[in-house]
Amino acid sequence: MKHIGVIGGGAWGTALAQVAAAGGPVTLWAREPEVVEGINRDHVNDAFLAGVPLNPAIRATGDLADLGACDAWLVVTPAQFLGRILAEAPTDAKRPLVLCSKGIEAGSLKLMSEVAADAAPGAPIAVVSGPTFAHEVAKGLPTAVTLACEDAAVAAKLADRLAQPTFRPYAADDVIGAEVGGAVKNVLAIACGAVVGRNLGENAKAALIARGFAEMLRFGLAKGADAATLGGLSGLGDLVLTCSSPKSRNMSLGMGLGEGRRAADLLAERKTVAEGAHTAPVLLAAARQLGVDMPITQAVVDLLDGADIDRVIGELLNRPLRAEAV
Ligand SMILES: NC(=O)c1ccc[n+]([C@@H]2O[C@H](COP(=O)([O-])OP(=O)(O)OC[C@H]3O[C@@H](n4cnc5c(N)ncnc54)[C@H](O)[C@@H]3O)[C@@H](O)[C@H]2O)c1
Ligand SMILES: O=P(O)(O)OC[C@H](O)CO
Repeated sequence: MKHIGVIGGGAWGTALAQVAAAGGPVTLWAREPEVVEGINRDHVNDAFLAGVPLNPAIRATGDLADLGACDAWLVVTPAQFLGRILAEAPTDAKRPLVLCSKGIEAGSLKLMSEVAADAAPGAPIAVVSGPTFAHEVAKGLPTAVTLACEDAAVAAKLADRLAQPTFRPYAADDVIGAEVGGAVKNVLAIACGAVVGRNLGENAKAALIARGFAEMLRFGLAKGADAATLGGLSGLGDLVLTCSSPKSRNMSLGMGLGEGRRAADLLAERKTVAEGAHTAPVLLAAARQLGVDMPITQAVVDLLDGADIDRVIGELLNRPLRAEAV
């Protein structure tokens, strides 16, 4: 496994290209011609990853057909576009697709692995997910991720190809667990941001993270995930990161909501993706279908729909008392 294709030239696709380029050839597909030109000519992605010099060996293209000779593809589009872009990508049933987007598809309620299986029938599917702010990874600051694939040999080959001294993949076989963690933590980070933006204090933030993790567990277990995966890098690890810093697009969106600003205005100001805003209503619909109670997710959906912040907080705190068990 030598030549890596990266599908998506946002912050995370570019950061992953930087990681992969340290170990061999990389071709990155980006939607925006200016991103392709910036990477090829100046070795920067000013649109989505400003301030990080990129490895000059990364070759960018605007034509998905140029990724046809790659040995594996990292798929890093926003979750809602993954199916459409994969349908046009030169994938086949032999070479792995490594899904790096975090979300659930609207309408179908499918996880990214289910969307990818429809678009590329038979292709080995892996997931890379964990605490990974793109800027930090691209600058070579250390982190560790879950690399999940049902085929242990494929997971080991991918881990070998992507591992770097500051990027440490841990192999796993629980694809669903790795996906659920990444999708759900974005929604919980919006809730956490709202707590911070409303100045509700550190205790409230910690309580929200713990009860949010209970929601992640409930939903994940109902989807067939392993609890150990949800308690690992792609679940709890990423939840802690994303609820810790306004560098998170999801947490900063929540902070704006906590300050009483309208979701529509906050989202209109952004060029970058806050996946939790797209995932929240889809996650709630998927949870209802499974009969899983997700009050924090419900609160995020209400806030995104324009509900009054103090009313939403009051409703969350005044639900009937219950046992702590998941
Ligand atoms: N940025 C991070 O730190 C980070 C880390 C881990 C995972 N992720 C995940 O990676 C995925 C991509 O996020 P990102 O941060 O790289 O994106 P980004 O916010 O940096 O960039 C936005 C991306 O959306 C694409 N886009 C916009 N409109 C589109 C359309 N109509 N069709 C197709 N693509 C369109 C742009 O081309 C660009 O690649 C998300 O699921 C995100 O949750 C991001
Ligand atoms: O900036 P966010 O909230 O999209 O989070 C980025 C990554 O998912 C963190 O692992």
